[in-house]
Amino acid sequence: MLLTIFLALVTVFIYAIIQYYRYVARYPKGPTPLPFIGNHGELDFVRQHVGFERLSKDFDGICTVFTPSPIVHLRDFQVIKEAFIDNGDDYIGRPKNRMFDMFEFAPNGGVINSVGDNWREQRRAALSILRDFGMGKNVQETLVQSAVADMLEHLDEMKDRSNVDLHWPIQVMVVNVINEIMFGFRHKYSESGPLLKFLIARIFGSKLMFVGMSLPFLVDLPFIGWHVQRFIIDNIDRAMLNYSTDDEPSCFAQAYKQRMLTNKALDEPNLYANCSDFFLAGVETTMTTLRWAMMFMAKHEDVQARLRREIHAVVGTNRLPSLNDQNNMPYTRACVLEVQRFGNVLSNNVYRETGHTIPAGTVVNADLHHVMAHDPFFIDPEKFSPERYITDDGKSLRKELIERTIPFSIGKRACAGESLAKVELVLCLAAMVQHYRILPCVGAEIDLEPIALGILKPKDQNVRLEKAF
Ligand code: HEM
Repeated sequence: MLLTIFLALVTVFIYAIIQYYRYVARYPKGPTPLPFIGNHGELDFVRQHVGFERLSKDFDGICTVFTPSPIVHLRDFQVIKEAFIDNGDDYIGRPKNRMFDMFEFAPNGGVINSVGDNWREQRRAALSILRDFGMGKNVQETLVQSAVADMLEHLDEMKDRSNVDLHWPIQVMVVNVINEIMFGFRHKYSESGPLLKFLIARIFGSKLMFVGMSLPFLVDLPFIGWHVQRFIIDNIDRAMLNYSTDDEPSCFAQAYKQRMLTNKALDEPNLYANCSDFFLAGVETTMTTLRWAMMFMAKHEDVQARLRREIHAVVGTNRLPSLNDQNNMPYTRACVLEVQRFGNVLSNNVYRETGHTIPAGTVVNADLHHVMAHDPFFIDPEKFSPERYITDDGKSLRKELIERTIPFSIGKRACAGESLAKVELVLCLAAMVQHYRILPCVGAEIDLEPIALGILKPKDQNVRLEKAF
């Protein structure tokens, strides 16, 4: 009897194993997973891009990692392009991740995590409103310049600049840009209390986020997303104070409210979800990239000196750099590209969900880290070298490298704030280097090893600022 039970169990076990590897065979090849746990034992939960890199190294172009559910990694630029651009419509889904529900005000609401018709409608409406407010154009250039000017004024007022934490001034600058666009007002450095209480940085920078992803029921705990939602609600309430839809809107929230009168797809929960999405997506990424920029400048004083020579020659010191100046500043543009390539803040992109070529519903990830850190077009990719982008005549940028520098991802679902972020990055970096020499504190060395938790961030470390003119 015991023998029969044992043989039956062994048979069921062998059958289950065969079924499991049949299921595995439906996906593109990758490191062999173990039943039930997949490749879990070999993942690196903190430095995810390092774990994926190690697991995928023997598989060119495309590879599946089981976590334990399958994630198909697109690792080669041409493969990503073929999927996200040539077959764009097959890759516009997003897998459901309950952790992100805490930022949403409606099921399938907003832009980042929504899918289907609502995603299309919300993205179209949001981008159209942002274009009306000059996204990527001169109106926003003026706004960014003035937020940068506030930041410089704040730094200028410091009595001692030998040990400065740039994290906070950069955060206020970046928050002020997006805050003014979304809600029509900005924070003063001296009165930034609500920002201090706002927990995005802590949520994105904390292991709690990853605990939440693994244990999604935590999202239902009332206090988890409350701070984020409260912050957005308070800001929208302030934007709507005394606003009537007969008035000309002066910010995103008011414009969205006005469009709700004529577009049925726009409603109150999606207004909140959109404001939450654009605020969250726009702050942490841009701020972290600028923090990396400051660290790279402090570490590579030769790069910084060359950058300053170009800025002082083209812009001088009496006004702030503008977007038009870029035409005459190839090295500045090269520095921004190299900061984004090397900093690689969203190394794992935001996961997509596929339609056909791979089984429907599979999670797909464009491995931005692999392209920007290992594509053979980047010679000596582990070196921080803006020079790589400059053509031999020193005047223009190398198109084939720009094409492969994809921190915003590509295709129909690529970053919706790319043009704004680019304005912020170039104007803030150029203005900082124009005004200050950014140096390590006396006796300290800049440590470029990232803290990797979803977003690759630099370690908190202070710098010494010296006036540059
Ligand atoms: C340096 C700064 C930034 C980086 C590196 C970045 C990167 C990204 C990436 C990689 C994605 C995922 C794209 C995909 O699914 O393939 C994304 C999505 C998105 N980003 Fe950004 N982003 C930045 C700044 C911004 C800013 C300033 C805003 C808002 C004004 C913004 C708004 C969004 C939105 C709304 C989405 C979701 C798009 C969708 O699902 O349709 N981002 N971003």
